[in-house]
Amino acid sequence: MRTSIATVSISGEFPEKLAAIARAGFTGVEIFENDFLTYDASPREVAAMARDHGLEITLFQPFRDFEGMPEPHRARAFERAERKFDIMGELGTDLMLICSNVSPISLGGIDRAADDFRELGERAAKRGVRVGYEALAWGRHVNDHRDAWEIVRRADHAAVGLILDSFHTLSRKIDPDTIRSIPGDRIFIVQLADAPLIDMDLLYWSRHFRNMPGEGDLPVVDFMRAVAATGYAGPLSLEIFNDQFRGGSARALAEDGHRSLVYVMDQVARLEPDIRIAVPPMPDRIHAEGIEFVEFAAGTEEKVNLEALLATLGFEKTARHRNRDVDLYTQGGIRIAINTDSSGDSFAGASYSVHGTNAYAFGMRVENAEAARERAAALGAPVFSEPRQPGEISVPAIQGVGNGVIYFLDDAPALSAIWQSEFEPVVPAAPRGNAGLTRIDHLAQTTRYDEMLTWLLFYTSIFATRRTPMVDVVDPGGLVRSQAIESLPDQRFRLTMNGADSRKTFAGKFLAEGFGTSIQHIAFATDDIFFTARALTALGFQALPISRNYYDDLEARFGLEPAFSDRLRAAGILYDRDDNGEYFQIYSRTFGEGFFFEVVERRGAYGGYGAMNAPFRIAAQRRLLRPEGMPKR
Ligand SMILES: O=C(O)c1ccc(O)c(O)c1
Ligand SMILES: [Mg+2]
Repeated sequence: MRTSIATVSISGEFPEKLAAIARAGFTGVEIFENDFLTYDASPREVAAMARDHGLEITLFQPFRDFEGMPEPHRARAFERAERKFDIMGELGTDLMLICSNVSPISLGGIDRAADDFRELGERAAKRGVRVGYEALAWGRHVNDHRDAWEIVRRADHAAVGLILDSFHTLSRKIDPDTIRSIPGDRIFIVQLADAPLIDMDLLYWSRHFRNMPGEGDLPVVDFMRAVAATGYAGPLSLEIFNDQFRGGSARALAEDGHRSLVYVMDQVARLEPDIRIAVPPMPDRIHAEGIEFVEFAAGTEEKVNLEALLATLGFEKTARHRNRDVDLYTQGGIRIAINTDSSGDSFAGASYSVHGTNAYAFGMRVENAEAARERAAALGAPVFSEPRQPGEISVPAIQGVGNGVIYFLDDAPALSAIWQSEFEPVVPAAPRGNAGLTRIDHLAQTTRYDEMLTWLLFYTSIFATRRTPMVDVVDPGGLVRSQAIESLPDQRFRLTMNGADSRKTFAGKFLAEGFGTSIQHIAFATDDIFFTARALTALGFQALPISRNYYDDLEARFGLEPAFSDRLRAAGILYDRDDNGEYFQIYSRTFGEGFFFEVVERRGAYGGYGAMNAPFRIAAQRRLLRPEGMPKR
């Protein structure tokens, strides 16, 4: 599979871009003319730099306002093209992109444009180069790939071909299946980009909001299926204009880009088995069946506090690791591990020294743990392992958000034995009764807003999941954007990603003070929130105090019976409802630098996460954060 990316797609100076592109695994690069005009190097030097990185220059672009010009502009356009052919010779690339004319003085007419291209094809062939024609979605006369193809067809010259760009086709809602009838060898290169669905001017949308395939809402897979069906076997090139990416990390963007191409092509290859593009084989998207455990790295003093908090949530210490300083706390189907191993060579110890006490790892239940690791690795996720002692089980794992670890567990005896073989049961001194918590409903991970797309792509490309629409959560310190990832078809795995822009928000503060640790809260499920609320009180649990205003508003919003809202208020329960069911939430107070637990009950098929309640939760958490001496309530 030949992969390429336009230099405009990522941040940095020219050398940094090329290094990041090569490092991420691309085989080629599109040179965007402006990128190298503003960089002080000759085309030959740029060619040498690309060669040094092992990168083929797949395309030189863009050449604007060529076809259908009246004289004398027409003659000048040909002269300009000849000058660009000189540069191409020095760059060592044989393909130039010509985008459809946007000039108000350009004359329409399919045959006029075809005649211009035939003549240009003649000139290009003499120079040993080729030209490809791309319909810009906002082109003056040509803004549809079908018209561009008709012009290329009528130009009827071997050095003139078509360039397809998913954004231009899909932004105009042109049926991508119209591509299927184009001969694959007449398509000179394919550019891919996705974008979030926003109703705005096409040019503005294209120049500022494109993102990597799989990060947006356009049917890029359908587009690419149609391209694959033509027999096209050339490079797949990303061309992403995005304001946020221009200031992002070149390395991370290049990695996301490469992952997005591999992910798209994996889907395409499964749906179009006859394609001529060689797609790396890997297991299909992994069904995430739930969260088997969460592990904290902790210092010995904080462990005491965390243990105490877990005890008020009804957890009992039930086992201890045979070789390591790891204790296991359980309730229902939930396992929480606390790792205080501070030896220099343990990852938990290293995580503690960087982030302080934090939930640095979780275990995901899957059908085949080895397949999960294999797919993740094929998509560029870092595989994780650490030295094991004799007799310890090596659990397949990768690293994800905030360098945290994701372990994969399945039912095969080799892995499922881990809790029995590595842990020694501990008999609780005096069993105190649990709180009815059954499983982990979801994890909430916090990240910087500009990393959100990275991590959404990470999860959705490796696992069979969907993204819910993004919601804005208003924090007095700024906006936090939140989006959930849910396993298909059954939502047994749920995770919310929260993107914080500012360290003044509660989430941003957690991120800053935890030096980038990601799991900010763990939500446990109960089947009976009122039973759980009573049990928690008996266990000495202190719920996050929620303002009276909240309950008054709730009553009005949903038309609740006063007796019912009184029950909610007395127990510190938050409430939400959608068309399919109801949602009940209890929050703990915060632990450390903004970590907390949540207990939820979903009734019926409620699908959300109580986003309406988040501002009230944040306000309550902030009140508790006020420095000593300030009024707390
Ligand atoms: O926005 C543009 O002008 C532009 C230029 C070249 C392209 O390939 C493209 O897709 C858009
Ligand atoms: Mg393009």
